[in-house]
Amino acid sequence: MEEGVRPAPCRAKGGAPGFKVAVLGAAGGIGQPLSLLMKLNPLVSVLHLYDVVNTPGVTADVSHMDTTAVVRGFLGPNQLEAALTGMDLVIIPAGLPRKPGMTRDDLFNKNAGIVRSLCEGVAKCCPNAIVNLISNPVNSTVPIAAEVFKKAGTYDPKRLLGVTTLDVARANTFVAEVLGIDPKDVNVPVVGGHAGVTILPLLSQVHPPCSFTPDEISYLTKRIQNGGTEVVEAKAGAGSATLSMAFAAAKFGDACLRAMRGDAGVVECSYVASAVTELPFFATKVRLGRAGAEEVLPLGPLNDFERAGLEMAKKELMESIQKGIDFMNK
Ligand SMILES: NC(=O)C1=CN([C@@H]2O[C@H](COP(=O)(O)OP(=O)(O)OC[C@H]3O[C@@H](n4cnc5c(N)ncnc54)[C@H](O)[C@@H]3O)[C@@H](O)[C@H]2O)C=CC1
Ligand SMILES: O=C([O-])CC(=O)C(=O)O
Repeated sequence: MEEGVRPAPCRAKGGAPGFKVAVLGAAGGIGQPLSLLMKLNPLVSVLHLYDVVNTPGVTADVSHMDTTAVVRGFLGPNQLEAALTGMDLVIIPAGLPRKPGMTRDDLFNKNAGIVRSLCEGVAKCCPNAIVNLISNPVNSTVPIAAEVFKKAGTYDPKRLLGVTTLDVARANTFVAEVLGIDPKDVNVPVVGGHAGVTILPLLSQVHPPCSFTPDEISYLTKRIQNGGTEVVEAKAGAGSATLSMAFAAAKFGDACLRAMRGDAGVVECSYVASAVTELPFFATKVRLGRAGAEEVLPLGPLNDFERAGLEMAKKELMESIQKGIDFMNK
């Protein structure tokens, strides 16, 4: 018979310097590879993995990687508070993914309640943590989280960030393919929100500066806006983007940690409380600092095509934001 795991007779080790990070939804399609990537991050000293299923297995597995972060697992609502206490950064990919034929908004009824209860835990146990919210529909879940924090008296708009990094990753990939260059050399700002027409790539502001034909603009805009649906359809019922999303979330989480450490010039697109438009939440480039989204950067000059796209995006976004706020105030 195999021997069970006994506590190691280990010598006390001083706490490694670094940040304490929790992943909520750590056993999921995004959560597992994201946990692996955060365990690889040298800025992480403690990694808490929380889910309502399967965290013991994921934790045992990830904890055998010989990198610095100490990994601990937490299972079910009774362990949520322990999972969150003392955390500096909380990354939330908990919730249902889409199946073919669904919109992100179709996830609202299931995921709104999940995000609310997890954010209530954050407000109680680590009110100063920076939150990276991935659960869809992001256009509504970020307003829900803001309302939870307002009710708890802990709301700081700088610390609540909706993760739209995958839109930027896709935009960089597809633009690089058209231009025939390496995606790592491309930076496409993607603004608005994270669903359909609210995903607005600013192809007039691509770095390095370049121009596109009308056909290229039409192809790229549609492909970037439909990137999530492209994966949902290819997976044919087995879920939505998980690996590219884990990569994007790890990249965004790393940017937050570098900024929290004090690095200057960390700029990423994110869906945050914003005065850039008349809407209360909007994704643009933000400058990250020790306190989170320290500066929300302006849209920059838009061309006629982008201005028309912005109007469409704002109309849909307003409804999604209001739906989130109403959910918390019914
Ligand atoms: N922001 C973005 O760009 C993207 C967002 N997403 C969204 O991320 C979410 C997760 O996607 P997947 O990982 O593929 O789904 P999944 O179903 O594979 O994993 C979700 C995990 O959340 C857990 N969970 C459910 N309720 C929970 C609760 N109350 N507390 C903690 N954990 C809970 C489940 O047990 C599961 O392990 C979905 O809502 C999806 O739409 C997905 C891709 C991109
Ligand atoms: O499309 C989905 O449902 C998941 C998602 O948000 C994305 O891949 O961008």
